[in-house]
Amino acid sequence: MQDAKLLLVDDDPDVLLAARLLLKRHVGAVDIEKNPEKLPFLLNNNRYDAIVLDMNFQRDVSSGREGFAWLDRILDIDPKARVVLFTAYGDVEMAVRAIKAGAVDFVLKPWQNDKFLDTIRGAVNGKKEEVEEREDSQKTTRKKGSAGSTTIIGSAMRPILETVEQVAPTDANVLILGENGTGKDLIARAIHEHSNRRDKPFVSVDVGALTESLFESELFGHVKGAFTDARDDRAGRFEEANGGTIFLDEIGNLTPSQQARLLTVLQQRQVTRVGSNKARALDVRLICATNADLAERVAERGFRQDLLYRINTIELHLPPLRERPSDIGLLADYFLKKYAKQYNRPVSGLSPALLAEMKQYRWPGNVRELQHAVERAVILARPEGGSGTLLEPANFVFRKDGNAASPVNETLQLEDMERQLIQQAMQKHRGSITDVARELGVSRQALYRRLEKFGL
Ligand SMILES: Nc1ncnc2c1ncn2[C@@H]1O[C@H](COP(=O)(O)OP(=O)(O)OP(=O)(O)O)[C@@H](O)[C@H]1O
Repeated sequence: MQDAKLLLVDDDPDVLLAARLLLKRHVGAVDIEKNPEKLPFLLNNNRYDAIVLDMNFQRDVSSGREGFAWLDRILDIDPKARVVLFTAYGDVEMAVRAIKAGAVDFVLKPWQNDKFLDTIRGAVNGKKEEVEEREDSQKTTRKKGSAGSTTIIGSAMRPILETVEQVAPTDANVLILGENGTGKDLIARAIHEHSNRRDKPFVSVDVGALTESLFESELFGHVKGAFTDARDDRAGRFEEANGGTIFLDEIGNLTPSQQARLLTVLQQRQVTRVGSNKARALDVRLICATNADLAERVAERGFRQDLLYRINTIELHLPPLRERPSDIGLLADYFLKKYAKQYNRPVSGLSPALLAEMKQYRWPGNVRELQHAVERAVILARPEGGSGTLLEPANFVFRKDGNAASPVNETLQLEDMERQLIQQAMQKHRGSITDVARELGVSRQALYRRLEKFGL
């Protein structure tokens, strides 16, 4: 590292001095700066191989907000800058967020000298590799990857993908059912990409999140003056999707009047903007998704049967991850490679012990939870002896707060476990039925029934 140049930014002069003392023995030049306001000037007048930036400046002691703002600023000035963050308070969550925001690594204060040096070495070497890569790529024309196409992993997904390929070219309405995080959005996009509409818009709307008053204008548009905030004519999401596909997510959450409005539009195949009386013809492929049991909702009269029949010409059921244990290893491996590359971490695989634990875990958040857990473990993994590291159970936090499922305890009966899960989620979300239902991947009605059953 003797030819490298570093910049250290921290408002604590003692930290700056101690870090400089350590680094000067190994690095060619070390600049120090107390005031982050000087960053733009320093970056415009120097070429640094790495910048070590504190996350917690005195004005805003522990939230790291100021550190994130400076990180953004540095990356605006030099998108290739290699920023290593100092994070204190043992806050690894902040470190994970920082790396997602574009830092290359982090050092926890108080630091251990050898780890600090390793981190700086990694950052500086990464910079060199990047420069070499850039020079190489100037000599050769880079091959374009199949950008934008969705990768769907898992042997249990194969029959679903076969159906996707069969139904995609037809204009049949598709209803995708599955718990949160099972891949409904991914499958909806895959249907669109395999359809003849692939060059036309794919418009995704979380209808469950639309308030009663926004629902109509968002979906069907409005004309100027239709209501107080309607300052201009605006097309709705259906019109935006014309010629292509509209994906209505969380369809199970629609109120009766929203269901009625939607049904009319689907029956007539035309929309009328709020405040207008001119109907516009629609040519839209409809895909809907929900984590609710719609048949059950129909039986309870919470969802219109005629609307269900209109949207479920083809029904796809995505199984929860715990019911496809063979996919857990495949998905974990896929995300591990993806994030190891993205964050430049020398992680080569999962240890057999970790894989066994992962297969026991219930994954209430399904693939999304697995993806985030692997991403976090990769970011936090520390190389052992420089070679590729295997992730171990110790690297893995299933749910940091421990409120959701912990790995399955075989002695627990299924019902006990269900009760425990619901109790934990209720505590975590302070009794919010919507949030708990979402986390556990059940409809609100199903959650109410279980609360009653368990006397919670
Ligand atoms: N089979 C799979 N292969 C690769 N990635 C997957 C797979 N299934 C899901 N994912 C990833 O998991 C995450 C969650 O998937 P997605 O958003 O499609 O789930 P969802 O069922 O629509 O969730 P929600 O009900 O919360 O809207 C996404 O990042 C998606 O890319």
